[in-house]
Amino acid sequence: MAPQDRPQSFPDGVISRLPQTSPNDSANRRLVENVHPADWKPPQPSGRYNLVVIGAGTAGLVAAAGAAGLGAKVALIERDLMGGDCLNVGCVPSKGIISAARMVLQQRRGSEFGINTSAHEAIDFAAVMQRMRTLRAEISPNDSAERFCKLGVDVYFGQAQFVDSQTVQVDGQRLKFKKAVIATGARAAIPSIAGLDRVDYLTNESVFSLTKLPPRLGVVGSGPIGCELAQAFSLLGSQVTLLGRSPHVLPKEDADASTIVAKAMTRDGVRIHNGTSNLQVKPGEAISLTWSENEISHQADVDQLLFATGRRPNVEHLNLEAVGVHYNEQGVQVNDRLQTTNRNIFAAGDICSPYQFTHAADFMARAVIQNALFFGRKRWTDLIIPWCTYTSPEVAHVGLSEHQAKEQGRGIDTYSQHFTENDRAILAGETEGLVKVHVKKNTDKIVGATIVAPHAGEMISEITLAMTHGLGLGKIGSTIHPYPTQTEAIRKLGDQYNRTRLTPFVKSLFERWLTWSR
Ligand SMILES: Cc1cc2nc3c(=O)[nH]c(=O)nc-3n(C[C@H](O)[C@H](O)[C@H](O)COP(=O)(O)OP(=O)(O)OC[C@H]3O[C@@H](n4cnc5c(N)ncnc54)[C@H](O)[C@@H]3O)c2cc1C
Ligand SMILES: NC(=O)c1ccc[n+]([C@@H]2O[C@H](COP(=O)([O-])OP(=O)(O)OC[C@H]3O[C@@H](n4cnc5c(N)ncnc54)[C@H](O)[C@@H]3O)[C@@H](O)[C@H]2O)c1
Repeated sequence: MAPQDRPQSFPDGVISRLPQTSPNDSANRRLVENVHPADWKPPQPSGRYNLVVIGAGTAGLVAAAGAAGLGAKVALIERDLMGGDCLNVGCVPSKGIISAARMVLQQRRGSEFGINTSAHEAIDFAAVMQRMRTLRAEISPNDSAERFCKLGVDVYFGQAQFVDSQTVQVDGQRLKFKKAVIATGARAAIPSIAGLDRVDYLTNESVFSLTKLPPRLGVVGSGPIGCELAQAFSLLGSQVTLLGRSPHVLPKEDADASTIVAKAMTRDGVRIHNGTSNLQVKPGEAISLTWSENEISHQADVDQLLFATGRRPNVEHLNLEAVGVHYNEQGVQVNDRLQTTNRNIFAAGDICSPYQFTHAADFMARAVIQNALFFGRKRWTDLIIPWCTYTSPEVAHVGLSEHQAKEQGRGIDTYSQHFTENDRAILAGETEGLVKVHVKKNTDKIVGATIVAPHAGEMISEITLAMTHGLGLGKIGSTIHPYPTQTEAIRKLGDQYNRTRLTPFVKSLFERWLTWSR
């Protein structure tokens, strides 16, 4: 059921119609009590709000909490579950499952370290999912209606719709606003595929409700969702077939980085097919997939099929036409200050961003608070936004990639090191991976970096900090890092840069000085 078609209230005994709240266990009931309490009494709107926020995912929550904290009168409207994709059907449940999958990986490699364990037989998929649901419920008070109420935010549940440029309607109530924020996020985009209307398939909204491991899982799409979940399910025991359209997995990353990840995924059992086209599905006892690859026809039977083929913005039923807010397939159009084509209405997060990440939604929302309420001039395009895909190894990136630099004709010097040269990585058996940093040609100004490593997501922040605050690679080289750590690899790139400054002329000066002072 498309989100906009879902019922807004639930009959007795049903905690929610949302697929992500199945199964009806104590963890999911706790989650729903926090993020969509059945007995919620909405406030009676009185007077005009400084800010009405539509959508209580990361962008909406940050905008509402931040504005209320600064003294604004704020309303927050959510039609499904507060916390949005990240808490309910995105980052949180996926990383919960990935953590379990990494345990399997560690156990499988035990004998390399002289520790013999058996991995496969011991996997209890139902328990893995229950752990994830319990942890998700544990995290959910942060995003709860009660917490936001305590922060001074008026929380409403229901489908929000603009009436005019000063009014939003929700569940029969009309809220007046000075400024509004559209933070309605995105949902899974499903390509049109022959036979799909006759097959039950999974998306990120339903996959985290599984309680039984699909023996054979087909995953369509080899972006971050496809790769993270394909590898995790494979490690948990599914036979996974991954069908990607691009020539390599994680097409937004440089080919050398994604090649390392593809090799690890293959090692972990994922059958990767790149450059696929003409996918067709046929229902039956199993779901039959056929596709073309290098002009050859292929076939595989799977028990469940997961679509991870990108996102579609939630622009429907908001009545955006009535308020002159322009949108297209990519979402709501905004200027550099996150203002839509209606000057009183702003947008933040996945609904308007090419960077669909929780931390990007967070920082866009912070910019909106300044720009909408305090005449701020914060440009969201100035944000330096890193990201990390949580495969094993992880791939983290910030700024320009090599192929972007080439496309944009920007001269760069690249410094790189493989983890085969890093003592800590060697000792931990984690040598698959690399770190590369790009600097503006003939300078140490960092313009981008990619790290492939088990904890690349933790490591990239050193580079993001340097880029955000204008610290050059030379400065990283002169910063003491503890030995042995994997971040030392970044420091060594600083050394590499500093050595380039030792030109033959400078070296000859040093030699003359040393000879003279002997
Ligand atoms: C499987 C998966 C894994 C991910 N993993 C990561 C990760 O590890 N790290 C990371 O940074 N990002 C990750 N992401 C991306 C991240 O979840 C999103 O970028 C983030 O949730 C965007 O936040 P948002 O507030 O813009 O939108 P959302 O979280 O989508 O929130 C929008 C909210 O608006 C509500 N809404 C929509 N229309 C209306 C309406 N008309 N009225 C009222 N309410 C409405 C929706 O119900 C929803 O709750 C992942 C995404 C997925 C799907
Ligand atoms: N770790 C993270 O930060 C993280 C994790 C998961 C998701 N996300 C966010 O969620 C967004 C959505 O993730 P995603 O992986 O769905 O999107 P994506 O757009 O990054 O990747 C989708 C992939 O599916 C492919 N595809 C589309 N139609 C296809 C078809 N018919 N057959 C085969 N392949 C097809 C596309 O070519 C593309 O490579 C990401 O852009 C990312 O911003 C982030």
